[in-house]
Amino acid sequence: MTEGVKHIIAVASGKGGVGKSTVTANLALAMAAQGMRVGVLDADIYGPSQAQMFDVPSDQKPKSDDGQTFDPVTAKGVQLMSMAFLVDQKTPMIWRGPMASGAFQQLLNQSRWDNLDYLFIDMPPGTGDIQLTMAQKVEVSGAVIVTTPQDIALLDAKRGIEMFRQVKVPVLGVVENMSLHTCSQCGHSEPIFGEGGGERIAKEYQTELLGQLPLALSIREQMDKGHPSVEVDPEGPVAQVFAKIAQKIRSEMDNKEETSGPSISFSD
Ligand SMILES: Nc1ncnc2c1ncn2[C@@H]1O[C@H](COP(=O)(O)OP(=O)(O)OP(=O)(O)O)[C@@H](O)[C@H]1O
Repeated sequence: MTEGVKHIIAVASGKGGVGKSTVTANLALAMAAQGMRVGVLDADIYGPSQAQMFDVPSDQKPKSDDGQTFDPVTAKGVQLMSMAFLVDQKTPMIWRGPMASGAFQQLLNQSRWDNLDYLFIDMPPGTGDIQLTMAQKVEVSGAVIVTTPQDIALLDAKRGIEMFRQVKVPVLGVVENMSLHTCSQCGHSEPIFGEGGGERIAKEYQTELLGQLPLALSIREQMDKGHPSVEVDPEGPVAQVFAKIAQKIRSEMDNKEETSGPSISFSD
């Protein structure tokens, strides 16, 4: 097990741009608001965005006293490590598989996580070799799959679920993002990307629809400014969805702890 961390939760999506990083940041803050000690590891090598979402100044980097380990950056009460801390933001990241998983392991294991209940990993989008290796390298307690409701995203989300099953990581459920759009002018709501997709996929794979989030201008605007919705409006409808998802994950992990009992493990 990664030192200093109780539960590792991977947040993944089969397809890019569905809001995986947005969900990770808000979920982490919702979990922290429930009194949990929370960390975020931004492993999205193609577009690490957590530092921006947590409003970390670009010159702030994790400190290392011994040249071997790093102290994560603390922002909004959350311990944060990111691939972006290792490389220049403007450098295009062309990673080969072994390089990416090496850097990922280094970030995970050489970080001095301070007594975390939950560490959320913002995974790179997709289900290729890099994602598979990452999922295998870490003792992930559960995975959350983020999808939008349209067919193409759902197809990719299915691949995501199958990937985690292949490496024996329990899929905790699906978060359907950008479900319904409510016009900020007239208040009319419509399902731009279709309806019922998250529900269908959850049923098909005997997992849970953890929550549905609207497609809302405010979510995008708040995020771009480095202030996720859960921080800006902690009692609002979006924050409530995240609070429920956090609750569900916690009770799932509590159950797991109760049923697993004492175990003996051997390692070399
Ligand atoms: N529910 C939402 N309503 C409106 N905008 C959203 C919503 N969710 C995410 N966005 C916006 O969509 C864009 C993509 O979101 P985000 O970066 O979280 O996606 P991602 O799946 O992590 O993408 P990537 O593939 O780059 O990792 C961002 O500008 C974000 O603010």
